[in-house]
Amino acid sequence: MHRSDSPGGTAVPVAPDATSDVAIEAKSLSKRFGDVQANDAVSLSVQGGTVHGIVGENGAGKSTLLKMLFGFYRPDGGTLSVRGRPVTFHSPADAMAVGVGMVHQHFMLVEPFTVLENIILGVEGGRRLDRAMAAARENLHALEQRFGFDIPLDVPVAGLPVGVRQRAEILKALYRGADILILDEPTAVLTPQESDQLFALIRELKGQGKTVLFVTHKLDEIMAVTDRVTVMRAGRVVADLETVATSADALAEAMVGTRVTRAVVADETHGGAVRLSLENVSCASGSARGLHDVSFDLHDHEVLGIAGVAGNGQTELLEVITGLRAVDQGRVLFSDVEIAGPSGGTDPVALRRMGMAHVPEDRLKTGVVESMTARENIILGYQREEDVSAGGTLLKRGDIAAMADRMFAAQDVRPRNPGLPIGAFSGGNQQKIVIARELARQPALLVIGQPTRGVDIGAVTRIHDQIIALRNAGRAVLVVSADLDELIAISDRIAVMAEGRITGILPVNRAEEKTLGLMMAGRSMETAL
Ligand SMILES: Nc1ncnc2c1ncn2[C@@H]1O[C@H](COP(=O)(O)OP(=O)(O)OP(=O)(O)O)[C@@H](O)[C@H]1O
Repeated sequence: MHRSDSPGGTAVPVAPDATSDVAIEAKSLSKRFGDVQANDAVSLSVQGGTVHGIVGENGAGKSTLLKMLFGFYRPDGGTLSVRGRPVTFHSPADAMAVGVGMVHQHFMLVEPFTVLENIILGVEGGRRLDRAMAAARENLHALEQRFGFDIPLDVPVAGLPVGVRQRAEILKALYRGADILILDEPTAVLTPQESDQLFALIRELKGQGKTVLFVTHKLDEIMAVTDRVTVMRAGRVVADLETVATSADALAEAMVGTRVTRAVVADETHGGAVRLSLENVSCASGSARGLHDVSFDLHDHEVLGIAGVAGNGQTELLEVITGLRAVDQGRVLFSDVEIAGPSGGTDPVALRRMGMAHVPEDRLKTGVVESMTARENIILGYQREEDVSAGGTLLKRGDIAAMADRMFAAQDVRPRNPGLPIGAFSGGNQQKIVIARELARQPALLVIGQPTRGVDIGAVTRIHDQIIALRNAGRAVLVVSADLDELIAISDRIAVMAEGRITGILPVNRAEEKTLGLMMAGRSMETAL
């Protein structure tokens, strides 16, 4: 059998019985960045036609391993083989040439181009473009039929939801002949529904002999779709198990070395004075839905969770509250002061001064400046405050360094070196740094989007503990999350959004997942309960 879905690259023979073969094997791979041994003699063997999961704490070395398997990084030592043949990858093109494809955490698609243009980009060969396009379209339709895809090929990528973009990336890898598909935290950016669709596709790929290797922090996902799982800790493989022979609890323990337990529970106090109030707020939002007539109060000593399928107004809600988006109708009050209304609003710097902290949903876009060090990033937005600068101009470098050391210890950021550029930290560790910055000043109101996206279970517990501790200290917290389990774990009340409106607000003891799911689909609270 030969790969038939490769458009032009070298056809690589696939072993007749793919399920009994090792698709990709790493032996003793090592990779060091400065002082950090990101991978230390890592060995991994992935059977053909199986789904293999990789789990581990933030910074354990998972992304580094995947990037070596895909030719993005050259290992310092160790060997790699694909279907039993030794390979040395000098670039991702070498990996693709032997049927290894990868979908990164941050998609690599060119936004103004259509899906079709993105897919053929770089592989058109010497043919005339119109013929290449027509041939590609035919090939893609065949692939779509075979694997049950349904992607609009002629729509610019910029207008597509995240889940569809991800499927476009997978289709692109398949079109380029991938037999072994590597996915780096594929569900981190997906809604629960999109994750289910992805798992259906992964099962389909496996059913047709493809091999899938993926990283996740969600152990339920490992239990649901993988055949085998490898656990990494501090750059090494600490366990390699058949999924049926393990459990989510056992994996959690293997990852962190000790059992993960919650330290902080919400006290019995229910709410205090109104800290934040939205009164009939509406705003338009380009092609997105915007907000329609949104009203609620958030009290001191309360965590209000906002649930909803991504794209139903949650992002606009965060922006309106934090001074990043104008309000067309209605008004927003913070500590009894009007901070947004049709006649204008308070800017984010002034809001910080008033005691509002903001952890944005997309930390890379708006939470950090990648080229700056972690130490510089922890004063971003606060650089004129007295504790970090004299007279708002001269930075107090010694105090900032001490503050950074304290924050790194409190959040267990690894590596423990605030002098590194923020881009040198793994995704989960970047999130810990942003959260440390925003919590450092004990804000009166914390507004936080996707608090634990991409962070490992140890850090999830720590972040949840900190949110509840802030609430127990009498502060108000607004949390937007795509993860219902998370909202149920930390909220006092949960508001559900659908199509830019609030469909209902429930106390957490009445907020069952099924009820929330129905309300997220637009059902009113009365009919959903
Ligand atoms: N380009 C780089 N430069 C410097 N250090 C790096 C670089 N890439 C990774 N590291 C370091 O190597 C270690 C492993 O990082 P890696 O991204 O592989 O972890 P991870 O397990 O994927 O983490 P996460 O779950 O948070 O994404 C970390 O300590 C990280 O700071």
